[in-house]
Amino acid sequence: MEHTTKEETHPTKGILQSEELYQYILETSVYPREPEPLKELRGVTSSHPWGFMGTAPDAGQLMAMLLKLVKAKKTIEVGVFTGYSLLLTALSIPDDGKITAIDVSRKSYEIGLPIIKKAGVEHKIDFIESQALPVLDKLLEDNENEGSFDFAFVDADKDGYVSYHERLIKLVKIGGIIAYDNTLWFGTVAMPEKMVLEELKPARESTIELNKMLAVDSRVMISHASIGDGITICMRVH
Ligand SMILES: C[S@@+](CC[C@H](N)C(=O)[O-])C[C@H]1O[C@@H](n2cnc3c(N)ncnc32)[C@H](O)[C@@H]1O
Repeated sequence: MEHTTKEETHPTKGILQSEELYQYILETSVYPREPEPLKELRGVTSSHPWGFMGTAPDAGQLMAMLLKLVKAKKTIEVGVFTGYSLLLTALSIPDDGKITAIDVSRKSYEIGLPIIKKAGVEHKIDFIESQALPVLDKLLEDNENEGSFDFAFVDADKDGYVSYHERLIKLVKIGGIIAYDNTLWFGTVAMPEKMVLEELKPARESTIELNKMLAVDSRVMISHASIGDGITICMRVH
């Protein structure tokens, strides 16, 4: 038998080998199952100048699965924008579930709000227009909130993630999930600094710092998933 090396017989690992493969995932597994209100919200967001900031629909599908797996009822969202991940969360939790959703600006949320209202899930959302850190600190002032949240999704200012983690680890219950978006930061975390666009450098530094910190944080189990722009899923273990 002809000898072949492992490299010759095994294709490179990793999901995103090509743009065509990504489109294949979206068209085969994601779009056909994407709820109508989310499709509509994605459509409205696509004409926004910052439309690329919306959570990727394939990452959203994973998030919806996680929300169901932990039977999430009480959640936190940091970084709402037009509300794709927020609406997805609202559609995934029970009717008496609650989302504390924080964003420094309400302007983009107003774009998605009519779709959220039409979907009949606005009553699950407590939108707070603020910097995230003081809100998380305020939540911690109430002892009842400690260890009471099932799920948190963080998709905001990258230089805030390390501080958010210290708060969220106390707010989320043992067995609960904290998911951080953009933990590959356009792939720049693995690029030599000199190749990185100037505008991406500050968040690249923060993301590298976060990734190193999470890698050694024994309070959580992690999975650094190469989906969307990278999502690090943390489960609090103690
Ligand atoms: C990438 S977008 C969020 C996208 C959203 N998850 C979605 O699915 O469309 C980031 C959002 O974080 C918000 N943001 C930035 N810094 C923040 C801060 N310090 N506190 C709260 N929100 C912040 C921005 O206003 C922006 O709407």
